[in-house]
Order: sequence, then structure tokens, then C-alpha cells
Amino acid sequence: MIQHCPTPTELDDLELLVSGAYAPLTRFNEPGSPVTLDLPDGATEAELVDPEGLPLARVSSHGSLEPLTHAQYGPFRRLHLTPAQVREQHAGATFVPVVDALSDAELEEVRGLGRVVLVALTGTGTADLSPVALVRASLAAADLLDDAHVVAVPLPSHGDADVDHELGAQVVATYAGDDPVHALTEHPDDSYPAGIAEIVDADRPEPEDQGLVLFFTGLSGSGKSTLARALMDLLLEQGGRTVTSLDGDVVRRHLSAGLTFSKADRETNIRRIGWVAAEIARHGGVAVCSPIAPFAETRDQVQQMVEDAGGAFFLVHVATPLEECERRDRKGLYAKARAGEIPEFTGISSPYEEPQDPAVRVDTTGRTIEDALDDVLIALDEARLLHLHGLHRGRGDAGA
Ligand SMILES: Nc1ncnc2c1ncn2[C@@H]1O[C@H](COP(=O)(O)OS(=O)(=O)O)[C@@H](OP(=O)(O)O)[C@H]1O
Ligand SMILES: Nc1ncnc2c1ncn2[C@@H]1O[C@H](COP(=O)(O)OP(=O)(O)O)[C@@H](O)[C@H]1O
Repeated sequence: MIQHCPTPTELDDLELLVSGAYAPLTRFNEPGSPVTLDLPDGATEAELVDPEGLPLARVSSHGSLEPLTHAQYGPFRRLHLTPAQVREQHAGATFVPVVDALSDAELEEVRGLGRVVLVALTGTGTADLSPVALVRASLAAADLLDDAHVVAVPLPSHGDADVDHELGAQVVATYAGDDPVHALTEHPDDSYPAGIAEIVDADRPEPEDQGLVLFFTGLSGSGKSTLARALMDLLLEQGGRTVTSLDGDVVRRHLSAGLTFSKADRETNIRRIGWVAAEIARHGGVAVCSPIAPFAETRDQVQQMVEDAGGAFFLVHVATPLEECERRDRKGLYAKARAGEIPEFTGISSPYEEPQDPAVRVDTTGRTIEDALDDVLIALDEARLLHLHGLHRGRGDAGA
């Protein structure tokens, strides 16, 4: 039987299927159900494992699930109770589904309900807050109430607001059993109590504190490394941010040593860069990447990884045409590729898929490095991601 690591959404669904939160649903892929699982290569059975390889359940060819073990790690795991446990511990309470930090007005509303269970719906792709911040904010809210408990339910989004709402209502009703469910009223522009505001602010950093991945893509010789280096110098001169370079050539000498230029190896190379960049972004740093990254799908995967880590992704297409790159031929590689000495050379014998929707597109032909860099700096400034006081036009470093 193959081992398969499901997506974060599927892992959330698995937990809820096994805990009974989706009752009467107990398996994936029931007709018409949004709770689906994709197995690789048409497999009909598999051992489902978490990202660290711990076997969680077996899916049999007729779709039934055999749980093997429960996930044991992760913040606030102790609050991931099954509906049966919650009904046993909290019978008689009012159940309040929570998808965001509770505001002053919402707290006042909940205060009138007596004993409550705040059901924090923390699944993948749902709340504005990260799952861990939503639970922390809910615990902080519970501290401000007389008799409140928090339960975390990883109910993920299934990509459709109506479906999500219906499934959410059903899951909360399952947790509540015979007890009442109270849906919070919307209170626009409300404020948060101080302790909750702190949690929200820390989870939604200002753009200048948010992790950022600047990703330069383009043909060999287009100017990726040159622009990336110039940008990094400005960042370092200005100070205040940690900056890491993930240049294509350099990565291939270390992190990706031994990989070839086949499509599969290029994808592996870019996903590695994406993984490291996402970790840098998770910690609020700036990663400046400058590989060719010729495939749109892999670039999209990197964007997803970065955004999942809470970072902003900024794609720069260094769109210098092939003729100009070949004319420059700084490393003599195009001549060798034309002579057939280098197989699968990007732009000659291997494809480059142009980005359809980059944050900015820069053709460096006939321009100075400073001038081309200005296009990137202006776009970053307009996107409110990074304000660098290095604009060539305004710099006047010769005393002008
Ligand atoms: N076959 C082939 N095709 C393209 N490029 C080649 C090839 N062989 C070696 N080189 C040199 O490797 C650099 C590109 O590596 P990358 O890791 O950025 O490429 S990729 O993103 O994995 O496609 C690239 O560097 P840059 O010129 O900085 O782009 C080349 O110098
Ligand atoms: N406006 C410009 N921006 C960036 N590079 C330029 C520009 N004009 C000329 N060049 C030259 O083009 C070459 C680009 O090489 P490089 O930055 O290594 O490209 P890549 O990393 O995309 O392979 C360098 O020799 C650089 O000096």
C-alpha cells in the first residue's frame, strides 16, 4: 500500500472525519460531499501520513477510513477535543462559533449568555488570523468572561462560502448536541480589548515587518543577479531588515548541488529555494531569489509556500529578450548551447514560460542597472511592501 501525505485541508478533514465532527459523514469522497481526498496516480487505497511521515489512517479501496493514530503535536493540541468529549465536559453550555478575535461588542454579547464554549474554527484557509493566533485570542477572550471554555476545531475552507457556512453550522451543531448555538452578530469597526488587540497586531504585522520574498525570474543573462544584488545592497545600506540571497548559481553550488537541468531537477531546485524562502519569510526576513525558474506552475507553488508562511511574494520578471541575453553572453554559455555543447539550455533547447501576471516586468535592454532597478523599487513602494530610499532619479549622489 502506498504512503501518501494529504494536503493541509485534507489533513484537517481527516481529523474531523475521525473525531466524529463531520457525523454522519465518516469517509472521504461521498457523492456530493465537499470533503474529498485526492490520491496520487489513481490509487484507490493508501496509508495517510502527516508531513513528518507518522501514519494517521488507512483509506481502503471502498473509501472507508481506518484510523491508526491521532496527531499528537502542534500548538493547542489539548484543545482539539472530539464532539463526544466536549458534550461530556460541557453539557448545558451555550456554543459560540468563533472565526476571528472577539471584539469588545462581541464580548459584551457573549457575556449575556452565561456558561459558554467558544468553538474556535481554526482550519486551513478560513480565518483572517492564523490558527494559533485565533486560539490565543479566544483564550484571552475566555479569560475576560466569567465561565468560558475554548475548543479548537480545524474546520478547513472548501473554497465556497456557502458550502463552508453550511458545513460549519453542521459541525458546531454536532459539538453542541442538545445545547444551544449562538451565532455572533456582526459589529463593524469595533475595537478589541488590549490583550486581544496585542495578539491580533502581532499576527498581522505591518508590511514593513512582514516577511517578504523578492523573486527575480528570467533567462540566463537577463540581469536577475545584477538587479538582485543591487537591491540587496540598498536594503543592507538602509538597515533594519535581515536579508538573505538565494541566487540561482549560488544555490546550485550548495543547496541544489548535484541537480541537473532536466525539467524535474529544475522543479526540485525551485521548490527548495521556495521552501527556504518561505521559512525566511515566516520569521519576518527578506529573501531575494534569482533563479531562472522557467516553469509557471513551480513559481506558483513557491508563491503558495511563501503566503502560507505569512509572507508577501513579489515576482519580478526580468524580461530582457533572448537576443539581448545572447548578445551579452557573459558566461559564453549561449555560444556553447548553440554549438550543442550544453543540452536543455533555457531559451535555446529548453522552454521558458513567461509569467502572465508579475508584480513588475523589467526589460534591461539599453538601460543602466540603476534605471532598471528603479522600476522594481517603484513597484515595491506602490505595493507598500518596501520603501527604499534609493531611487536613482531622486538619489542625486553626485550632489545633484
Ligand atoms: N542548461 C542550462 N540552462 C540554463 N542555465 C544553465 C544551464 N546549464 C548551466 N546553466 C547555468 O545555471 C544557471 C541557472 O540555474 P538556475 O538554478 O537558476 O536554473 S533553474 O531555475 O533551475 O532553471 C544559469 O545562470 P544565470 O545566468 O545566472 O541565470 C547558467 O549560468
Ligand atoms: N540594466 C541592466 N540591468 C541588469 N544587468 C544589466 C543591465 N545592463 C547590462 N547588464 C549586464 O547584463 C548582465 C546580466 O548578468 P546577470 O545579472 O548575471 O544575469 P542573470 O543572473 O539573469 O543570468 C551583466 O553583465 C550586467 O552587467
